[in-house]
Amino acid sequence: PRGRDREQNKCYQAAWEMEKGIAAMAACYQTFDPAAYLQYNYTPPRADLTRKDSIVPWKLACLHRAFTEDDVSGELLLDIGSGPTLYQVLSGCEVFNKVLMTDFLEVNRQELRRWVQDAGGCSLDWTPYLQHVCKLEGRRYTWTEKATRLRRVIVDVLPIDVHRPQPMAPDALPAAGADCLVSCFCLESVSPDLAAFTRALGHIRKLLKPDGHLMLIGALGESYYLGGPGLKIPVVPLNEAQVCASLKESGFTLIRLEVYNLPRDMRIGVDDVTGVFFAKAKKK
Ligand SMILES: Nc1ncnc2c1ncn2[C@@H]1O[C@@H](CSCCNC[C@@H]2Cc3ccc([N+](=O)[O-])cc3CN2)[C@@H](O)[C@H]1O
Repeated sequence: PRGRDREQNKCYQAAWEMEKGIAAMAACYQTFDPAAYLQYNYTPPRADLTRKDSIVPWKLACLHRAFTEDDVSGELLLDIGSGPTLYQVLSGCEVFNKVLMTDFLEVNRQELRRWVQDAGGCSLDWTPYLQHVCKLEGRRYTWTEKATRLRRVIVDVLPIDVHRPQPMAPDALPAAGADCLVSCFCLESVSPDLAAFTRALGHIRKLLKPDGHLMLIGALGESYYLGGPGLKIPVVPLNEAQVCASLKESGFTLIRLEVYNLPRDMRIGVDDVTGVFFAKAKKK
């Protein structure tokens, strides 16, 4: 019996450590500053749309290509951990006629709602992003037409917690799940360790219909980032092999992995990212 108690105790200890790590991450996010975060990552040099080797144009090109391939189709695109950003759905909004944005924090959901409701007071002007994606799409319509479409197709901005086996409210999605998932820079920066990252992938996989696609962007080699002035948020550092292994282990088939290595002048002290990955994967 003692052996069994020791086993149960070890299992309990592991569960307790996991919960503690997740709670610690949630505590870090209580003072997340959307405006500062946008300033750090979504203005030049990282978002210099005139520079081919800037990070944001690379991300927008990956998303444009992935969403315009003919294996991607359906009704509902779900963005996991949207944060206060919109760039990640600028291509997808032309393929799906419903987009659901989600985030853990009300401050981020409010930031997104302000843009959707065109109520003014947004922390960042997304015009250059809209114009850039219109160019990628062959200027079939003006950026204002794209903005109008995006405001129409974003049907809601909902709470999410990727550490819960059921990350969203039960009635948030159709029974079959979303037709496609997109998630950018979220999982690795909300997970205390690699196991939690992989588990979170398994949780969001359940929100996706069978054969649906996951477009996943994330940071490589990142151990922290600034979520606001002086707010260092820990990140689980990933390499390409770990990303591929976690996708496989959590029930995805990898279709393509692309990697961007940060040039020196993109390392501006807001994090210690060495690279960015883009993965297009399919629910097995
Ligand atoms: N439990 C949770 N479930 C879901 N979402 C959650 C949860 N907890 C927090 N969140 C939510 O997830 C968060 C998403 S923002 C996370 C920032 N990721 C790291 C940052 C991003 C970035 C951007 C651009 C570039 N670059 O090179 O161009 C590099 C980097 C690397 N640094 C935040 O919205 C939070 O509110």
